[in-house]
Amino acid sequence: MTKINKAACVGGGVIGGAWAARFLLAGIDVSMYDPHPEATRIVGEVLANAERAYGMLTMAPLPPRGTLSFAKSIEEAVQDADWIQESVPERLELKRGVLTQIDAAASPSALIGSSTSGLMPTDLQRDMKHPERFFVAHPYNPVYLLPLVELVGGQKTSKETITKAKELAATIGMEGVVIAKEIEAFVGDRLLEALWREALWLIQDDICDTETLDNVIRYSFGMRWAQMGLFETYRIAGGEAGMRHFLAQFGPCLQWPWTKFTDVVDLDDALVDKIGSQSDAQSGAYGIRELERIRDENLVGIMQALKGGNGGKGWGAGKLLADFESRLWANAGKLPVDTGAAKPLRLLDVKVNPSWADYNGHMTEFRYLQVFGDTSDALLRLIGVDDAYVKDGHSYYTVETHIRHLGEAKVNEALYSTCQVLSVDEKRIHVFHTIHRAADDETIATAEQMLLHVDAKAGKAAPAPESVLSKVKAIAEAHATLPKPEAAGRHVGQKK
Ligand SMILES: NC(=O)C1=CN([C@@H]2O[C@H](COP(=O)(O)OP(=O)(O)OC[C@H]3O[C@@H](n4cnc5c(N)ncnc54)[C@H](O)[C@@H]3O)[C@@H](O)[C@H]2O)C=CC1
Ligand SMILES: C[N+](C)(C)CC(=O)CC(=O)[O-]
Repeated sequence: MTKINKAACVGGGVIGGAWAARFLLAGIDVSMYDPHPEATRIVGEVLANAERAYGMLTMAPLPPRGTLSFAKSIEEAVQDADWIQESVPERLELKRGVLTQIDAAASPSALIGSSTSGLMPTDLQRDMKHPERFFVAHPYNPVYLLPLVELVGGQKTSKETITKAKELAATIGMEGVVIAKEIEAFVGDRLLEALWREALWLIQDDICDTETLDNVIRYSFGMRWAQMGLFETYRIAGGEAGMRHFLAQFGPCLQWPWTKFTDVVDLDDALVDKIGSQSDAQSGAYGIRELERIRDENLVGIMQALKGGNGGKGWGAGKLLADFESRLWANAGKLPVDTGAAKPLRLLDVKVNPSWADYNGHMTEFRYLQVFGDTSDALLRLIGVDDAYVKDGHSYYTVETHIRHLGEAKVNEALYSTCQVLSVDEKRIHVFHTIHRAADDETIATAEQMLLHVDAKAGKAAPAPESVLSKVKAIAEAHATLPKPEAAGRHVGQKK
């Protein structure tokens, strides 16, 4: 099994719903079982937010969305599933019961993961007949965006199961980090628990309120952690002498009373009320789904920024995003466009990402060029200039662009772009692109571009091979019957 063909989600709350969204958006059919009377609505809302987030996250071609079905029982849900993800409430006896049912009904080759945040896999797999295929697959909220899944085997888990889980996680854009030994709460929640305990004390002792505490995190080390974690960050904090100096300088502080987290705060009614009220004052103006959307926009922005990190090679979660996109491009089927039709080719569908807006509140100008550039890339892939072609040392470079801005593109608006091939010769392709607003087909912008075929190694123009030329010439011939766009050949300042 090199990919997941069908997934089953048992439990469809915050985590199960978001697992389902990740599978579905990776093109995998999902069968869901959750006895909650409103499971369909809840999962539907999570999926809607996930689709919105993916619309902003990537322009790589996502596969057609998988089909979501709701089963009437665990047995029905897990039929034929090759990855089954349990995400029921965090209670050992409940999870054991559910896992026993899954175990009895699942296909022998299915992998069975649990989303547990802290229960030991050995305890969870105790009553299973085939415990070797069971493991903890601990994700982070929102599962559809955050790419980490901690993979933890119990005493009876086979090595092959963990290896397979890691391989399959990569196919849905996740990094499966294998935890060497099982402990309660694994690695991530150990760290979060320490911070959480300390935070509760700081509120209990009136050192700060919830908003101040969150500001301390998000304006400082939260941003550092998102891109370098703890050790790499502290290595830099040690100056030129690095980690050893950092340890020498700040090691002694560990003996000072800088922490209270070994004591457990008493979450009595007064403290719950205090935290609840402060949290309402801080965030109560937003609904949960609204907060989710804000969180998702921010995460998407961070991941996209990290994709450009390390001189464009990608860094951390941004590198994973770049790898995931490479897979999507590699697996992309041919665009469903009729290249022989006498009409401009519809090559790209996008949504205006909130981070694309300028101070006027609409899509900023360089994003138009990005959309036009991506439209040209889509044309190139259509004629065989794909990843392999470029790696082989040849490509088309854009040598001239003229953009006209004719309408506003507002945040979250759906757009699509079309391409009319004006002319072709052995080295050049002359194109006329148009961005339309999807809601009413209104023209938002046009771009005329000249693309030049190059021998990238030699660094100079070179004739394209017949395999490419024949395809683009066929498009150009079909487009020759179209009227030449009125704006083709215009220059800046020219009267209409
Ligand atoms: N919420 C979070 O931030 C995270 C939670 N987790 C873990 O994910 C698991 C689920 O947590 P949440 O989604 O937050 O809880 P939740 O309460 O949002 O969802 C649990 C769902 O399980 C359903 N359920 C209850 N009994 C069931 C049964 N017998 N069969 C099928 N479904 C059943 C409920 O109706 C509910 O929809 C827990 O193990 C939790 O520790 C993991 C990472 C993060
Ligand atoms: C609060 N929590 C322990 C359920 C959190 C997690 O398990 C991971 C996360 O998303 O923070």
